[in-house]
Amino acid sequence: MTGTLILVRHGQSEWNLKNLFTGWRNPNLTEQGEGEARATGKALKAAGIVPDLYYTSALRRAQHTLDLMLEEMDILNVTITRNIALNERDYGDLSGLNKDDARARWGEEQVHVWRRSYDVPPPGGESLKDTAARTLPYYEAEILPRLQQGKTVLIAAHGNSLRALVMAIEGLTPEQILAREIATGEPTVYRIGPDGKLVERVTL
Ligand SMILES: O=C(O)[C@@H](CO)OP(=O)(O)O
Repeated sequence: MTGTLILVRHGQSEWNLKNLFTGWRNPNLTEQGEGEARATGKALKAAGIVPDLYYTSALRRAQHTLDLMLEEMDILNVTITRNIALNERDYGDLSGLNKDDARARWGEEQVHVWRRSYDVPPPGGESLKDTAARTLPYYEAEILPRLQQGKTVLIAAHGNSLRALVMAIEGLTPEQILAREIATGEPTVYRIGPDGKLVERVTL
């Protein structure tokens, strides 16, 4: 029996729209972002997916995304596990800065390195490697055993915490994962075998 894992990036946030580094800050979803979350909920419902377990981060935009999805899926009686391990990469001193202003100040290349290198952290913040170092142990301890038992698990989280998971699940190199952009509201669905390994990626 295979387990099913659904990864969803939160819908567009106010700071995605304003092009600001967000990290652990707490902007709300935009109207578009709420629509994306609802559309994802509808798509899961249409695909007949009813998760057994629900996980999200300790940040508002991911929690709100999950709430809106549940509303569309007509799922009312659930326990939601919220954990800081699933939070976005902490952007440190860049948090709240406009990405174009940062490029003007530090140069295109340096900002790209902070955003999309594997192990160079932005000042005061986390690299993707640092993010993976908290996200993966949590996944392996709390979520993977449930998938191995054949459960269906929904995770609503963030661009970079999901990158860390996708990298491990698909066995990608740092170069490959950094080239992968996960769109807001986009679901990624995997079947995971009893041995914890990826069986297939499913398109809804
Ligand atoms: O600002 C952020 O927290 C993230 C996700 O929106 O940005 P980036 O894509 O630059 O890693």
